[in-house]
Formats: sequence, C-alpha cells, structure tokens
Amino acid sequence: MAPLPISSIRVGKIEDVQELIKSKPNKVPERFIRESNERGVIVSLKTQHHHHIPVIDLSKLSKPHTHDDFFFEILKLSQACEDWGFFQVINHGIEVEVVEDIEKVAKEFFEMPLEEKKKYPMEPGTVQGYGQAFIFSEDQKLDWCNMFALGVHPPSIRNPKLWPSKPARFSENLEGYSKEIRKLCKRLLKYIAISLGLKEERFEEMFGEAVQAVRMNYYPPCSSPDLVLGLSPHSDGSALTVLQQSKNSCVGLQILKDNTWVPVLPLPNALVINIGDTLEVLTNGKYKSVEHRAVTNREKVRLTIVTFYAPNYEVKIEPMDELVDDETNPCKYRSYNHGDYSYHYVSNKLQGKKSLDFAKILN
Ligand SMILES: COC(=O)C(/C=C/C1=C(C)CCCC1(C)C)=C/O[C@H]1C=C(C)C(=O)O1
Ligand SMILES: O=C(O)CCC(=O)C(=O)O
Ligand SMILES: [Fe+2]
Repeated sequence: MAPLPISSIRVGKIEDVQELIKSKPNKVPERFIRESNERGVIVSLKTQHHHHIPVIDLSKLSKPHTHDDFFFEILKLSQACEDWGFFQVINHGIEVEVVEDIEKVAKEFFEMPLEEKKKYPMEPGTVQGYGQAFIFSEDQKLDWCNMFALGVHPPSIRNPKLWPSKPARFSENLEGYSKEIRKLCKRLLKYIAISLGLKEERFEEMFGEAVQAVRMNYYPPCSSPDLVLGLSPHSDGSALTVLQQSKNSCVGLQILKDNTWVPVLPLPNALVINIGDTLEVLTNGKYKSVEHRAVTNREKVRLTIVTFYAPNYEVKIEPMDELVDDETNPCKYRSYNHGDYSYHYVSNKLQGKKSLDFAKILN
C-alpha cells in the first residue's frame, strides 16, 4: 500500500491537544469547534434508558456446559452482529496483566514530553506514528485527541523507526498484547463463521496472513466537551476491531443506532468488538459495520487501545456466495482487492460510512 504524495497535502498547523490544555486549559481553538449538528453531546447513562450493546460470554463458546449453552451464545452473537455491529466480550481468556501492561506503557508514552513523542511523527498522508490521522486539508476540523498508530503484522507493514525506545517495555508489551489479540480475532472469526452457518475455518482460509494494526487514542479532558469531538464519526475499514478502554474509563464511545448516539458502558475486564467494513461486504450486508465516534469530558483523561484486524492486502474481497441469492438477496457490493480498499480508506477523512461507497453497487 503506497503512501500518498506528501508534497500535495497541506494540512495547516495541527495543535497537540495535551500541550494545548497545558498552556491554555480553558480555550478551545476554532479548528476544534464543530458545527452545531455534529457536536458531541454527552449522553448520561443515569438519566437515559438505553439499550446496551450485547455482552458475549466467550467461556460459553470455548467451554460450554451443554450444547444448548453453545448455540444460545452463538445466536446472541449473530443477533449482536446483525442488529448492533458491536458487542463486548467477557471471559475472553486474555490475562489481566497483558491488558494492564499495554495500558501502562501506552499511558507512559502519551505522558512523555512532546519532544520525545515527536521522534515518531505521523507524516501527512501516512497513518502510522504520533499525530492526527485522516487530515487532508487546512480547513478540516480536528479531533480532541492525540493518537499513536503502528502497523504490527505482517512484519512488512511495520515501520521499525516508529517503534519507540521509551517507555522501555513498550515494544515488548505491544508484541505480547498483539499476539493475544490476534488469537482472539481468529477465535471470534471462527464463532462468527459458525453463526453464519459456514465452516469455522472459512475466514481464516480466506484472509491469508492477516493485517493487524494498533492505534492508541489519548483523549485529554476538554473545558467545553459539548463543542468538540474526541474522534469523528466513522466505521472501521477492518474486518474486526478490538477496543480496550482504560481501567475505570469514563464513557466516551458512542455508536449510532436507529439515528441515536448510544453510549457504550465500559465493563470491567471486557473488550469491545465491532464489525468492520470488510465483514459487512463479505456477508453482503447481513452483518454491519456501524458508525461510531468518541466524545470527551471535562475532568478525566480517556485512553483506548484499538486493534484493526483485516485480510492480507492481496486478498480479493466480495460478498460470499453463501450469502448471495440473485432473487431474494442480490449482491450489494462489487469485488475489489483489500489493499486497494485500505489505500482508499486511509486516503480519505473519517466521514461516517462514506468509505464503503467504494464497494457499493448502486442500483
Ligand atoms: C480508524 O482507522 C484506522 O486508523 C486504521 C488504520 C490502520 C492501519 C495502520 C494504523 C497501519 C497499517 C495499515 C492500516 C491501514 C491497517 C484503520 O484501518 C482499517 C482500514 C482498513 C482498510 C483496514 O484494513 O484497517
Ligand atoms: O476511542 C474510542 O472509543 C473509539 C476509537 C475508534 O473508534 C477507533 O480508533 O477507530
Ligand atoms: Fe473506530
């Protein structure tokens, strides 16, 4: 996947949000202020009667007591993927230390002086390194967030110069964490295949050497959270995304359901999973990639660690034959190469589900 030509992109000054609040804690620069229709309203969990995203107990799938337990959980999973595009997993089997260790080094990374973080810059037109991704013009609004993103697997997508030497255990912890998350993604894809009535290796065989990337999002507190967004609305280009919210995290992630922004309540020791654009295409729209965004709050920092898991760039993507029926369920997306979609995805600003127009067959 070739980077964009840097010389053609003028993005203006991108202020570092952590530095901004140190020097002017009560000021929100114009470039962060959203139009009134897109502002991040914080939806209180106490006063609103929300439905919450489904919770899947993975121990019921890996060690079911009965056949019924297994199939009930698979049914819950298929409903979660169809109706929500999001769910949380509990009893996922990843050791608490692995989850805590990555959070610790991520926090330490963001808390280092700017000069140190600037050694790993995200250049305009690229998506790896420290900075703000998906900015392509001088008048584009900025998110109230600092990001650090790295390609992890296969090794060919890594840029070793961007793997930081400080904090000391950053790379070691990220390697360990990524191995565990990769195993989890493979397991989830097996269960998702079963939920679709497919053989369990279907996705693993199709994906080849899957691409895996990580993005750490650090949302500093904001004096006017109602004017800004932590992260613009988007769907993920991946097949699956795994999101870890920091321990004792406040609510920040919201998903768009029936035209309402629904907050995702952080649960202890749970991971949030969402269906990406690639699974939406493969399932011919049966499972949906759902638009989501992050909002900020006045008091607390929020940190999330997000893994994108996707097929190898060489893989041809198209709705699976089993999920297409010319009469009752016609094909909604064209075939394309996953590398081309990745390039398209990262060369456009985050804008709801717009990236998927790339693949839609318009009637
Ligand atoms: C919100 O999405 C992203 O930040 C993102 C970026 C992923 C990537 C890196 C950080 C480095 C290596 C390449 C890659 C593009 C995977 C989303 O990635 C999605 C988009 C596609 C397409 C995909 O495969 O993952
Ligand atoms: O930080 C969050 O809550 C959302 C992050 C996210 O959606 C992303 O990084 O793609
Ligand atoms: Fe996302």
